[in-house]
Amino acid sequence: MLRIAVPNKGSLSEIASEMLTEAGYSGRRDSRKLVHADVRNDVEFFYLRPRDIATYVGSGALDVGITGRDLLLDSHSGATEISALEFADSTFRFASPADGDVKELADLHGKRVATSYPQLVDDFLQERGVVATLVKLDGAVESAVQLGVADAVADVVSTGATLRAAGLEIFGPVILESTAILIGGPTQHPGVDRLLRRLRGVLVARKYVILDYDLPLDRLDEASQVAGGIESPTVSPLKDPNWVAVRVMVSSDEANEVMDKLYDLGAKAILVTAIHAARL
Ligand SMILES: Nc1ncnc2c1ncn2[C@@H]1O[C@H](COP(=O)(O)OP(=O)(O)OP(=O)(O)O)[C@@H](O)[C@H]1O
Ligand SMILES: O=P(O)(O)OC[C@H]1O[C@H](OP(=O)(O)OP(=O)(O)O)[C@H](O)[C@@H]1O
Ligand SMILES: [Mg+2]
Repeated sequence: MLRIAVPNKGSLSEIASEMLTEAGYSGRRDSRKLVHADVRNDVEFFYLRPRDIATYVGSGALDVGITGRDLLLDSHSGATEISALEFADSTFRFASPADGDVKELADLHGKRVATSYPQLVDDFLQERGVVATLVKLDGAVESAVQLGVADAVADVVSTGATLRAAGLEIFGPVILESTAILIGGPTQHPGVDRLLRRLRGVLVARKYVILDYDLPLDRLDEASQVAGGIESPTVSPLKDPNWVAVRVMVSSDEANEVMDKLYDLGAKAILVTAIHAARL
């Protein structure tokens, strides 16, 4: 049985559980349950704090887990990234008061930096030869400067709204581009490939739609230039020999633009359908 660590709280938990459901796994029904076996799919889910997941996977106690890249690097657990999962994107940045004297990385020399990710920040500063004092906080790090326990912070930034509300401004280089990831441990369980294929299927299903349309046969080459599909478009005959029916996968972001172009080429009855699951 493949043993999978899933975040039980925070920014990752809801989407991670949704992805697993879309990938065909059964999840826990009671949010107080910490373990759930999906016997049919031969997997067992362990609902854990996002910060602890790399520790369990790195030690080999669990086979794989869903966590954040920032949490993995901060853990020094020996777990490794298997694949990005394309949600919970953020950057990890330094920030300081807009009107203060800490404006660039070198200004951090001898200063206090508050963070919930001390290992990640320490590694970054050491590599660049900056000696600062790290102040470890559990969360709400943005308040540390105002409350006088630090001169700057290093934290997760998504929209930047939390920083702005605390009167802070980003400075210095990007510490890390983070995202939700699947991580693995010292030995690769044979069931990991199937899990990964299913999760990638969910990502494809979210990213693409199916376009169906009717087209005059003599415009087929031009239409294939507009939307070529994964391999090549599926083309079926219509009763009228001058027309064909075409089916193609396109990126959902581009669907409307592609529909406009196909319409201009003379396509009719252009339909968009969502994909529920996929294996490419
Ligand atoms: N606002 C956000 N946007 C995108 N990703 C985020 C955001 N906040 C946190 N994350 C990411 O989510 C992961 C877990 O962080 P999260 O804040 O959910 O955990 P936590 O701080 O331990 O929990 P909590 O905030 O509930 O106490 C990290 O990888 C982090 O980068
Ligand atoms: O750039 P923003 O869109 O404002 O998001 C970033 C904020 O989100 C997270 O906070 P969270 O809600 O997890 O609280 P925490 O700081 O207590 O972990 C993170 O720690 C930042 O504070
Ligand atoms: Mg948080």
